[in-house]
Amino acid sequence: MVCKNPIEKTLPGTHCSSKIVTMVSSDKDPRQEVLQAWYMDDSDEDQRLPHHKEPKEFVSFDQLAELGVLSWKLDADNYETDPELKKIREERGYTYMDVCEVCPEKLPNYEQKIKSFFEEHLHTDEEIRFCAAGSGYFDVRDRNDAWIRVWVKKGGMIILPAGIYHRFTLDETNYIKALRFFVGEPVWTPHNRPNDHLPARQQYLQDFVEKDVANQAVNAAA
Ligand SMILES: CSCCC(=O)/C(O)=C/O
Ligand SMILES: [Fe+2]
Ligand code: NI
Repeated sequence: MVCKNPIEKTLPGTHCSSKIVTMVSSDKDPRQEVLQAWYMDDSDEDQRLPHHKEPKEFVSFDQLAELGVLSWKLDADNYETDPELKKIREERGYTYMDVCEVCPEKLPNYEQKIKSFFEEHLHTDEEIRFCAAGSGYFDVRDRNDAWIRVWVKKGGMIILPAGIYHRFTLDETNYIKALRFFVGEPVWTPHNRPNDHLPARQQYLQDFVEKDVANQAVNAAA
């Protein structure tokens, strides 16, 4: 835990020279402002509603990372010049970028696209999205096949690993402007579930599901 900002407090009933110094922890992850994740309820009400469980069950960034889901908070107002985004692109080899606005006026075949985004699917490559405006929900399956809803708002960047089952929906604001990145020529093809025979799915299971099961077995034996 990183503790910063020591705050001086004067003890009540003492002379002002008697002070205690309290270390106030300021380790709030900046991503919390633009990304939140929680387990979903089972209701088939409007997909654009939050669908929290009762009581709410939030999911941490570490839990997401264990599923291969990576995230950042970046500068949405200056993304063309943002050094952090530049670094991520260089390190991960994202040579392609375009803008995808999801709303009836901007997205051709809007109704059909909205429907297909919400079909459970996987891709054979990473799905990399940076929310430059608006917001939306990326739902991902955990290891037990439960849905985790990841709310991505302006400034939030998310990477879903190749082979993870997921889906996307707008939220109640009905608008997102997402930057899409890719290594080389983009392939957006969704492979709807079930598609477990695909090498990308097998690799995902090896990297993020089987490894975790193996680690748990080692920990249990220790
Ligand atoms: C906000 S980008 C549109 C959703 C999308 O591209 C996708 O692949 C969802 O899984
Ligand atoms: Fe997708
Ligand atoms: Ni997808």
